[in-house]
Amino acid sequence: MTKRKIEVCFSPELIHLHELENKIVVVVDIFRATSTMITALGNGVASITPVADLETCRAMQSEGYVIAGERNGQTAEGFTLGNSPLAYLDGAYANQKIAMTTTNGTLAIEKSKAGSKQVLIGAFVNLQATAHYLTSQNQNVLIHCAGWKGKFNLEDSLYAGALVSLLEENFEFDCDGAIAMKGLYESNKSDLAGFLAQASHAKRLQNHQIEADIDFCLSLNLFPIIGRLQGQELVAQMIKTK
Ligand SMILES: O=C(O)[C@H](CS(=O)(=O)O)OP(=O)(O)O
Repeated sequence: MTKRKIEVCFSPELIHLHELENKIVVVVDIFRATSTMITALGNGVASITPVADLETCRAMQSEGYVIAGERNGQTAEGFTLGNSPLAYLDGAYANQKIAMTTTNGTLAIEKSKAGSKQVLIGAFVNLQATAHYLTSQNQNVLIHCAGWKGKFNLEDSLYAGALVSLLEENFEFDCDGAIAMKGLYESNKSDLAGFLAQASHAKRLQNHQIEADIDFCLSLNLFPIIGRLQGQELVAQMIKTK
């Protein structure tokens, strides 16, 4: 297999600067949307339909979906679930179809669809499985960080660095963002939680008293699955890494 290319986009506001055609786009929103989605899929939900706005998502309840809605870190009024990965543990929503809208993550997914070969969601909780899958595919990769309301954030960018670090043997990167984040990740990987405690998003979530979510979202390799978009739904695919 020839060496493929990997690059990083730091915000949905910058995605128009990147070519999506024929690439696998990995959307990452560590706090918390993609961490929550992988946890839900890893705990047996049938599918997750990401939805950009609250009203569309709310209306899907009458079609049999469990609706998850979050804005500014809080569960949206009238929604069954917010954006916590912990809500899905122990198969609490196994075999159910979820419709989900969040502040940053679901928008980044929406913006990754046009023209791309495939859209995956990534998180630290399935880092190894995603790296393994991407290594097996003969495709260029774009890591799309959801950021925060259009701005750069530390946790998604650090995940990008972690993924680049795992893929560097088989991928080449002439992208300054990928080089920078690989370096930042490798300097801080021994204490990711300590490093990310200073992240603005972690501080915002601490104000909502959801420290347990932050710790969970920084756990490594809990689920041997990838999350991939199939039509309008995110579904799980098991990955054998050995
Ligand atoms: O629920 C979250 O963690 C965030 C909320 S906010 O960005 O801190 O307002 O949403 P997400 O879409 O997961 O970034």
